[in-house]
Amino acid sequence: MMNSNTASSNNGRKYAGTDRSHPDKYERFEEWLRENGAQFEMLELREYDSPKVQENDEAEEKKEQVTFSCHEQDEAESEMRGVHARTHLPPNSVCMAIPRRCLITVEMGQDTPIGQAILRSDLDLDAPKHIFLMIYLLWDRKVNGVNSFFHPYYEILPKTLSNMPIFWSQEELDYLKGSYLLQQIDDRNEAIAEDYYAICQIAPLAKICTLDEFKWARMCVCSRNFGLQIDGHRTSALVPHADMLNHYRPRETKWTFDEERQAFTITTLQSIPAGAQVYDSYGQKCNHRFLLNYGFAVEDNRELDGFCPNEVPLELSLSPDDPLFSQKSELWMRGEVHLSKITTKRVRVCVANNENHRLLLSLLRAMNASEEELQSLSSPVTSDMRSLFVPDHRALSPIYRSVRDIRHPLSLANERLAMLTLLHTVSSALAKYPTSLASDKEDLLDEQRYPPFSNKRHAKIQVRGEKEVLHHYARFARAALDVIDVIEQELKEEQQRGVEVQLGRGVLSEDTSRSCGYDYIARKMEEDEDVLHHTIVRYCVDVLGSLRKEEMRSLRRQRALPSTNTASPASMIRKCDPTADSYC
Ligand SMILES: C[S@@+](CC[C@H](N)C(=O)[O-])C[C@H]1O[C@@H](n2cnc3c(N)ncnc32)[C@H](O)[C@@H]1O
Repeated sequence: MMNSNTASSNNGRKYAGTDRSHPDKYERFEEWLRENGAQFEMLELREYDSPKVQENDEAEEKKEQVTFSCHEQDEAESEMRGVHARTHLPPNSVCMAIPRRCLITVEMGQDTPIGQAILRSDLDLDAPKHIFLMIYLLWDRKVNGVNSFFHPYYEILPKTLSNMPIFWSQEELDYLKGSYLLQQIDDRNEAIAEDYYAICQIAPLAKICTLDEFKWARMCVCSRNFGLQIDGHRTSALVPHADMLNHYRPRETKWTFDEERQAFTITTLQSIPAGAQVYDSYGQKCNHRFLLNYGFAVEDNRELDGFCPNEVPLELSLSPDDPLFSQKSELWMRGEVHLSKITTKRVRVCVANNENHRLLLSLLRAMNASEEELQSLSSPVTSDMRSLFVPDHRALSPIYRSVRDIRHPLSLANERLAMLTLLHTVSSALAKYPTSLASDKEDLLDEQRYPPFSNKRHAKIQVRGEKEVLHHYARFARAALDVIDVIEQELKEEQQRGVEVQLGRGVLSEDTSRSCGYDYIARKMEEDEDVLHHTIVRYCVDVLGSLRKEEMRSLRRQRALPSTNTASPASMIRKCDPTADSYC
């Protein structure tokens, strides 16, 4: 128990003593919590070894610059801690309760002089949600130092956050070569600096922290805050001890602010054996968000149902020299604020994310549409085409709804061009990486060179995930192009059949079961579920199948018309530039 001589009391808060002879900072921290009514007797904090990767001098130098401590520099210490069960935890047990007085909330940051100045200003900050927690942390540490009520908490906060990519050395950033994350790291660094200098203009922020300390606070808050409802009011808070739980999915615990207890609580959702680590789920996220905001990437970022939330942004461009530029950009912007000069658009693609998947297809179709197709968008939709707009059972977000409602310039020829553009886009993205997906997978088997929890390993996991998504879309486009080839061959044969009929040479029977025919291929695709991802199968069967049906029907209608009809069925089969096939 803590020596009562070293504790003082204010507003019910018990202040921890600052006696440096006290055993260790973790004990001081736990005592402080207990003195203030926290309950966590079924849990214990553990410190793990830091990953050992050989780093060059430059990396070491960089890390020293960002070390942030409220007093003297401790020796290099592990920043990787976790919470373990002391005893067996049955399901539905409240294993942690942290009283309200131990929480740092947004409102506390707003009450500081700098918080007040920010509230009075009209600054448009990059992190408006986090800024007041950051300000409280920085202000309290500077102004109250070791006398702060929260001092025992500050002592256990990680000092360098050297796993956060914004603090990586150039050597570490090089592990991400080719990744879009590099741009996001630059953007994040820039946005933090902009916030810092903007606040410096309206308040004495420079008196309480340097830019590096401000960055440290941003990442500390970003990786440790909880979004809560307190007194019916949405807020964010830093919750000592609860922020020591590491991430794991599927979730094994849940947390809330319990109004009755006036405490933040963590409850088990399942039984957790004695000694096991107690995890919290930080949500279903793409690895780039885990890495950028928390400084780690999940090895196998896959949900129980097999869904993988990893995503990659694809950048598509419209040429301003395209004579159809304005109609196409109009299509791109449908359902959104109109921007007249839009030339590029980014869509985040994730394997089997239906919303972005449809958005991607709609952008690709608009990019490649012919004048006729763009004009035909005002004509009525046929029943077959209507089926292409039917949504699946997922809840629809507004963007998805707007994509679904948009009429697409749909034709087999346009699908071919869309798939060629897709293949070209993903091939260009893949070409930016210095290593292949196969070699990344092999590298990750080597735990000597890529030690668990090291920045080097996390970077590798991130780029591997990006390439997996890109390869999925390459497979998608290739499979679709193969199927389009088969359909176009069948349409040609159907057209030939029409010519034969008109010449009175009899009708060749249609053999739908032949091994290279569309029906056979579609059936095989549906049967061999594991060979191609279901989104690829659905596209080839539903979208391409409907287009095939529509174009076949149209050819037959043409055939039934009197011979004075001048519209050639062949005009429907607009072949694309054969040189573009080199992408395949
Ligand atoms: C809320 S804190 C958890 C406590 C933290 N381990 C500590 O020692 O202070 C979040 C940080 O823990 C680490 N972390 C959490 N889950 C992780 C995981 N699954 N793999 C690797 N690091 C993880 C990351 O550094 C992250 O920024």
